[in-house]
Amino acid sequence: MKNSRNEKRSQHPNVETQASLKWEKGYKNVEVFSKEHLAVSLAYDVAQLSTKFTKERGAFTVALSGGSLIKYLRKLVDSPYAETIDWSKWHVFWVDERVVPKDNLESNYKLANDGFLSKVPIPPLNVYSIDDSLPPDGAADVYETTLRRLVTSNVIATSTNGLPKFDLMLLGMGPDGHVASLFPGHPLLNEDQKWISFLNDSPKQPPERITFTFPVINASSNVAMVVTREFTTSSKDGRRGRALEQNVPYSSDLLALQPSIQRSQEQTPTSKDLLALQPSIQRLA
Ligand SMILES: O=C1O[C@H](COP(=O)(O)O)[C@@H](O)[C@H](O)[C@H]1O
Repeated sequence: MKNSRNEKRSQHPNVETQASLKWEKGYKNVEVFSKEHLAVSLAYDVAQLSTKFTKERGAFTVALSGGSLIKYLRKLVDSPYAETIDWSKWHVFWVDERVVPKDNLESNYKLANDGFLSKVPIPPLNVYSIDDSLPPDGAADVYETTLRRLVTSNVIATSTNGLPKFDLMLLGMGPDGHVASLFPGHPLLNEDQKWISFLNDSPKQPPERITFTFPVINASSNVAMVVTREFTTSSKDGRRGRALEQNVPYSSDLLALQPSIQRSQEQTPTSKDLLALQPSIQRLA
């Protein structure tokens, strides 16, 4: 069955060519969808990337967020993608994880497993969840060691500056503007040595988490930032004026960015771009 995005595309003779060029040439784009169309479009784009990287590299490395993102992956587990994607080539990671047992309702692994991973035949050994028996610092170290091993064995590609280069990173954005577990104003925003860091003081529960750092997020080949929510900051509290003075997009600007930004290395946003998407951040860029 064709999805509505494909139906729309089929009305335009060159559109499939354009769609594949999109991933070849690299671009940075904002697309706005209804929530239903977002799931359809996201599945289409993820499937395209899966095909491209599986063909080029023999592997497809995807880093997932938790939160609302997972429900927008729902079309990927349906026909035609359930049958056409080569799931055996997928390697799945988490851009951030709450340091809780894997069966805890707060676990990003549990969320992804229940809503997505358990429904597709990705080899269990290709699913890299955290060691939930360790405290945050240990879990972060072990996760970074795992990434380093996979970079060495070329399962994960490497950027020119030696960072892991994930084929696709799927980011959400919290109500305060956080991405991964990088929260506005938190010192971890400045971490530029570690690939994976940890925090014990997340403003959002639970407090103990590990997270990819900005250099790793920015090194990835493609990022889809899936933003579908309202933000807690509002024009009533006067922050909009301050945000505009600082050239920082505010919540209403972010709403206009719904829901996906895709890009590749040729137009790589820097951490400054991502920081600019965090509405209430107080930081000298
Ligand atoms: O705590 C987290 O929140 C963000 C955003 O989640 P959402 O439910 O507001 O979309 C998520 O991206 C992150 O992975 C998660 O740990």
